[in-house]
Amino acid sequence: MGLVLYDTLQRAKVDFVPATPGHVGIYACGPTVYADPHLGHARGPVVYDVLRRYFLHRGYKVRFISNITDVGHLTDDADGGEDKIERRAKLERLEPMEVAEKYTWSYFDAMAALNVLRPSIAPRASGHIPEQIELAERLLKLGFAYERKGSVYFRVRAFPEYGKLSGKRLEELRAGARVEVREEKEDPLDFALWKAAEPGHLMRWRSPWGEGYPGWHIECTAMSLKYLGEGFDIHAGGIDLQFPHHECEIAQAEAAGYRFARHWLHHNHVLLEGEKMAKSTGRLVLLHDLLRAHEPMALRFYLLQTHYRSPMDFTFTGLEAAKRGYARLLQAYREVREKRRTAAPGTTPELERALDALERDFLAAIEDDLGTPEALAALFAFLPELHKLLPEAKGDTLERTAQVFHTLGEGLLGLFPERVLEEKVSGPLLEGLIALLLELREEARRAKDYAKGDLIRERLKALGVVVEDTKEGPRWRLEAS
Ligand SMILES: Nc1ncnc2c1ncn2[C@@H]1O[C@H](COP(=O)(O)OP(=O)(O)OP(=O)(O)O)[C@@H](O)[C@H]1O
Ligand SMILES: [Zn+2]
Repeated sequence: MGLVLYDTLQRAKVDFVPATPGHVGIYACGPTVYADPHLGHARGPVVYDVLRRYFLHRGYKVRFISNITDVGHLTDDADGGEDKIERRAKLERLEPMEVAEKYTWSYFDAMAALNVLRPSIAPRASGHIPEQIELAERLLKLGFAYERKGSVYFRVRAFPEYGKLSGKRLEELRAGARVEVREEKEDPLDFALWKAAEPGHLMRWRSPWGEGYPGWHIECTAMSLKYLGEGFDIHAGGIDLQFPHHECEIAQAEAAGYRFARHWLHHNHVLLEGEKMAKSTGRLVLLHDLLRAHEPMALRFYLLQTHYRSPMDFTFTGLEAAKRGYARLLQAYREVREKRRTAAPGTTPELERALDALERDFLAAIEDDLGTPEALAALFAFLPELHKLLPEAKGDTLERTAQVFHTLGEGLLGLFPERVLEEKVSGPLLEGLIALLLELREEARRAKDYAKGDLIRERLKALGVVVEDTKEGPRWRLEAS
């Protein structure tokens, strides 16, 4: 069986067939970098990372593009309000590009902690102004756009297929559209490809229409076509982007005469108390706070426990349960790795059969529209069998078991990076252990067992921990090496 994906454009699950055999091109809309990322921002990247890992597992060459929006995204998500980056720059008294840089790295760091593979390219909108101008010029020449006072708008009426992705009808949209004061547009549905910069607007570039900045939608059309070419395989993003962002992307590309994305994937939202987690509303849990307090892989596991097309309500209770689930899997994997060192060579047929079933069920789940909850369920279903057979299991089968854990758990789900497999003793634990030894030493001295007290001090010294007795009690420091 091959991969089946739910394509928003076709409103059905479809067989995935790449445009070029052996290659896959994916474009996933990235964040607007004006604040630290929240948990919602991790969902798309983690899900599409599994998609990418699946293709890698199947031997495809994957080009994965995820943009950084550092210009053009206005506060009302349409053509009004302030630029989100610029508003933040004024608040923080920074250059707009300082804001973008700061939060781009905040985002990248969080993604690295979550074991998300780095995009092949993470193009910035501000680095692709000429490409966006060129596309706007082409649309003007073809009659799909018009200029008004230095701004360029897309003429939605000229593109009858507008609405085909989101299933919205033009007439309904028009009836509900807000007509702005000083409206420059021919039609309230028209959207900006380029905006004239008002006096005082910081982010501005020269264009054939005067100084200005690009609209939000045009960056993704320009950059996806530049790096993935016409008719690329998959375009992905959150469901909030279906309309207007992705609808506009399609209109811009196809009106300009380019074949655009062949498949559209949309992930549902992470919610907080029933509503979308979002920067603009402040209803959020920051990723960095979660990553500091919890094992990042447990957080990744938590995100993968819900199917990407279902909403996911974040709760701390849910996260705690996910931590326990993840710990069970990790512990089983560690035990297998430990046991295989000492096991006698040979195979254990019963365990081999359980592994066959696991691999089959796991891959079937992933291939059915990225069924990560079912894939995790297949791993859990394997555990009782594993625990039963582990004590007597033979080396060759254990070697395969470790390999299967690695391939499915890390290769495909990205849940077991080397870091979590090493049982290293780190800072807080070490300090706790030294404190415990010093307490035992004090106890020995109080019981006048000076020999034991000295022994503890000598042994610590041999390890490079110097203990000094002061009036306030014993203190320790590391010997300078
Ligand atoms: N709560 C969420 N759950 C899942 N995905 C989300 C969530 N919020 C944003 N995203 C996705 O993250 C990406 C970046 O979105 P963006 O930077 O516009 O974030 P945002 O928090 O929605 O911002 P704002 O609240 O200002 O609209 C998009 O693909 C968007 O769909
Ligand atoms: Zn986009």
